[in-house]
Amino acid sequence: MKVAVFGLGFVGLTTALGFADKGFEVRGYDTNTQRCAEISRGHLPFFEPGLDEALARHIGKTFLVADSALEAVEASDVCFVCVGTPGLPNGSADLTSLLACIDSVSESIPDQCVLIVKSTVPPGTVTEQITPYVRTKGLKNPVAVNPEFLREGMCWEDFMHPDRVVCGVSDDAAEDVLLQLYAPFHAPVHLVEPNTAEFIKYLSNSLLATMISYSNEMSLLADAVGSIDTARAFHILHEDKRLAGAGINSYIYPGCGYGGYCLPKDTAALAAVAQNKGIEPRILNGVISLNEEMPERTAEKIARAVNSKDSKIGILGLSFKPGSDDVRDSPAAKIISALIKAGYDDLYVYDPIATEEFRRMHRLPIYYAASAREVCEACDTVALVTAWAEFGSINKEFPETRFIDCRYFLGKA
Ligand SMILES: NC(=O)C1=CN([C@@H]2O[C@H](COP(=O)(O)OP(=O)(O)OC[C@H]3O[C@@H](n4cnc5c(N)ncnc54)[C@H](O)[C@@H]3O)[C@@H](O)[C@H]2O)C=CC1
Ligand SMILES: O=C(O)[C@H]1O[C@H](OP(=O)(O)OP(=O)(O)OC[C@H]2O[C@@H](n3ccc(=O)[nH]c3=O)[C@H](O)[C@@H]2O)[C@H](O)[C@@H](O)[C@@H]1O
Repeated sequence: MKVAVFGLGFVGLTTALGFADKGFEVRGYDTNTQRCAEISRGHLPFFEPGLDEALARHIGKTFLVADSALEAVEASDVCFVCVGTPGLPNGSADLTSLLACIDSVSESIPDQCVLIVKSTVPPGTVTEQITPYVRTKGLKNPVAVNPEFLREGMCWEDFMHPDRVVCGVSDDAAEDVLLQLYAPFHAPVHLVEPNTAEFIKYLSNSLLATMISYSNEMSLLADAVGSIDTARAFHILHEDKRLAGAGINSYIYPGCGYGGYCLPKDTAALAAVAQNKGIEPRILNGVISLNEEMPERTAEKIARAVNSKDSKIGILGLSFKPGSDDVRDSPAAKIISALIKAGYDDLYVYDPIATEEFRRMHRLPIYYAASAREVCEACDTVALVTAWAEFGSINKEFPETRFIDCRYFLGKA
């Protein structure tokens, strides 16, 4: 089976290499020509463990980067669309890239090729918008939706070992193709209506966001009461036998707000769907507004701990989470901006891998240190904003430094 993949970001490149690894012939295409050139040279455009080796194994063999949409899709049996679906100002998902992608294949897609939306799209999108759009182009191709559940930093591992595969299908052709594609992964494949598939994706991300906001609200409450060891309280909560050992526990834990490319935009998009359907999304609205407040609250907590506005403040961690160099919607950027706005502008920052990406995306007047040690040597107060394991015992190395543990993860000094 010949597979075309449109959009070679975290999801698209992983999907392309994952199917190549299972022996399918894959062609990828991205409108970002620089990204295509980099990938063709065997260079991964972002940090993602395991994906670099997969690229080295398959590039120029079972995986080729096409020079055009036409070259990618011609002769393909299935075409995955993995382009971005960012949030619009009203929270709804922006489908511009997705529709542009369909435009780009409409002249050349083979009649039998199954078009599969892997981008995250709100419930109702494929049935009410994508399929009708495809039909207005005069195309009769089957359309399906196959949401992706991988996490950044774990893209390869999550894609190659899925705990479940969800396929929203409304015809036999799409069903057959998806079953063949996923057979080598030996995971449960759920064939459901497209709306259900889309809904499952949002159930997942909105639940993660809800657990994080719940935990953050509890941490604010604990701070207000005082004399509460918040980290210890949550760890003891996790010992409840209904939670003990569950991976999900790490989301039932406070920090400085969820970030990244997906949780913020997906919660907002789901709330927008509810609003459009006349359902007041009371819980989601609370989850979102608390999350929007967290960076400001965190900056206030840091500011309260320092002596004066002239103090040098250290910030450890810039990526939205450890194990990733993605800085999209990273709480660090918002915390730093809030500190600068409040007049605390002597900031030393460090991240193990995200510094260059952060510098490129956020033009902030801050000093980029070469190590966590340099930050701790220069600053009296250091805030831990991203829970990189290497920061876990830094307080023991610098007993004189005041650490603000915004992720509740430092070992006791
Ligand atoms: N990043 C993640 O961890 C996950 C993302 N998703 C969803 O997958 C989708 C993609 O996300 P990412 O891979 O993170 O985005 P990304 O921003 O890393 O990659 C998207 C790529 O699509 C390309 N593109 C845009 N328009 C195009 C077009 N017309 N034709 C071909 N390429 C085009 C862009 O140049 C970019 O390289 C989104 O809907 C996201 O919500 C789902 C699960 C996990
Ligand atoms: O749709 C998506 O894009 C993806 O969104 C998240 O994946 P990702 O954004 O890579 O990152 P997570 O590891 O879930 O982190 C999201 C936020 O939760 C926070 N988080 C993460 C993990 C954790 O244990 N605890 C925790 O608070 C992170 O700091 C971050 O702000 C979901 O976990 C994936 O299942 C989903 O496919």
